[in-house]
Amino acid sequence: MSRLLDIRQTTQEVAEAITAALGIDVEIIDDRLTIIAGTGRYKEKIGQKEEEGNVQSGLTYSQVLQTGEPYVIEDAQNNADYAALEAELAEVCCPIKLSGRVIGLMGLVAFTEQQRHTLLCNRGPLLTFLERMAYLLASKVSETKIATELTSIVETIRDGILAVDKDGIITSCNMMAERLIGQTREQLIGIALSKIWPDSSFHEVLQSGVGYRDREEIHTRSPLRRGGMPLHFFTTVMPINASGHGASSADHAPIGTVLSFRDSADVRRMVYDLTEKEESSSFQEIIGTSETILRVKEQGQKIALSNSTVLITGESGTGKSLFARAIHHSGSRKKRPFITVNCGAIPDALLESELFGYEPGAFTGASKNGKVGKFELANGGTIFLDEIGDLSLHLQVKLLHVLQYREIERVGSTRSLSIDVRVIAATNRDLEQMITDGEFREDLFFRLNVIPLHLPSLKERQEDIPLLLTQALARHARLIGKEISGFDQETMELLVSYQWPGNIRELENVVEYAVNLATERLITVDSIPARLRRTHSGEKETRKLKAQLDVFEKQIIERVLRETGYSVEDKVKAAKLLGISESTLYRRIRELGIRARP
Ligand SMILES: Nc1ncnc2c1ncn2[C@@H]1O[C@H](COP(=O)(O)OP(=O)(O)OP(=O)(O)O)[C@@H](O)[C@H]1O
Repeated sequence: MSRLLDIRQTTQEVAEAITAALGIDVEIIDDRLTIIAGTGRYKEKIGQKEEEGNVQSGLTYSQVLQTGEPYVIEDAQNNADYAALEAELAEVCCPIKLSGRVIGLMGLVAFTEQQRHTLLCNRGPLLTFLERMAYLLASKVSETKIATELTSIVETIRDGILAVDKDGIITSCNMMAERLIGQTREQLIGIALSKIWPDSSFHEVLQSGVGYRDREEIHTRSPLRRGGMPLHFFTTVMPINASGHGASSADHAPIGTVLSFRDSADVRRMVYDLTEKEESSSFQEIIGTSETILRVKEQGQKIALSNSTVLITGESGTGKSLFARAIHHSGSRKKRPFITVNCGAIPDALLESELFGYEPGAFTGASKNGKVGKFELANGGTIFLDEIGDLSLHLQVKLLHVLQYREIERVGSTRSLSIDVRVIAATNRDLEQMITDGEFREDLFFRLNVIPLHLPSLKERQEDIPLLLTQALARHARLIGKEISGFDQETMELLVSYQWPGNIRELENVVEYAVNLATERLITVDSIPARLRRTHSGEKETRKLKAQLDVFEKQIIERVLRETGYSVEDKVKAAKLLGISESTLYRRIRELGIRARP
């Protein structure tokens, strides 16, 4: 779009001012030869292309647009280079330039001898006058362009922006401010900011001239709270000084302030996206086709649909974290944060502030900006409290409060913040035994155990081991870039019969180890950690000894039966001689395949 068109109104005013001063018709034309403004006989041609009205003049104007040089036609009717319209006697044309580029021109045309006289007698001062007018128009275009660009920047910014004058009255705002505050521009402009944000410190900046950045402001007293929830923003306030610079000046009080603010939930989401994001996971990734694991997966899928607290129990490495993530990512909160806190890995003294956050300067060494806790970060989503059995009794009380009242209190604060967080806790410890031993609060246990989910150990679902082994092998072989097709029979038997005290985590580690060591396409026992091989050969030895004892036992029973005979009474005697009960004798005869008759 032509730039002169943006300031059509001003252009017309300038044309009319020139005509009023000189009594000569004026046309103002943009760089596409469209008449933007005009007086006298040009007024009705506004909006038309110059070529349509005056081909010759159009061509001449085109030259001015190209060269940027003004020209004067003294005798239009007798100028060979200028085919004037019948009535044109003289013309002065001056370019309008912005940053060295011609964006249009002004043409003054004399149709009477008197007008021609005015044009030609004042040629010098007239051209200077026209150049000034052209400069004015160009400045206006430039201003309008900057203002339009600034407005669109301010409107597209993701922060709310408010400008406030020295009396604390809102003078302008952007679209985001309307959205975050929940009021329209018309409602906001003209009111005192302290009316809607009584808890803000912006007035300090008006007095001191010193701004502040990213300060957390919670407007508990704001009349615009939504559903009783305080407005919660991270706000930057900068002074506006008369010089137009934002920096403070000791000599002059600010003439106003600019506030930019962001919703705390957006800040939390951004921090989460940048730092905390966990890999997502779904129930499809949970491997296993045994009835046991299929039942637990089905249970997990149902749990995902609710918002209730879940307590996942199971031995170490059975997939408690995996299930917690799958529950979160299959539920309605999947687009919101999933925050994990390992209660066993953080010293008790730090865990409280990690979970609940702290106020600025709450304790020695605390950051002066305070800190947002994991519960706040998880707001709207899920918090996964792993190793919950390791939580100290002191923090158990605090967690119980959160679960009961759905609100948290930062360390060093007396203010409660409402939160909407789904809690999933997990432990491999026996919480009921811990309750008996006075190590875990019974009331907290009941609050956590709303939906219990127990994960089976690997030895309870031995039939899943081959599948887990094969999938882990494929993954690690791909990662390392080795071509390994499987396990040889002996190794597979060894791995399936192993007890896996560390469950799937141990299984994955063993496979990773084996893939690293393997030199053949099939994994052999040589690539299996020595402790597994030892356990296996120990089991083999045990089996050998048992077999020898069976042979020996069979020989003794057969000898005694040959001596006593095979009738019912004889077997009573034989049991007595052998020092075992009659039922044991009958069972061993059956198990060892001993002849029961002569
Ligand atoms: N059913 C499964 N299918 C595939 N991988 C699994 C399965 N269960 C667990 N895993 C994998 O085993 C490893 C251990 O799982 P996870 O950390 O979830 O166990 P955990 O019970 O939380 O352990 P801990 O009690 O020690 O914290 C992870 O790498 C996980 O991806």
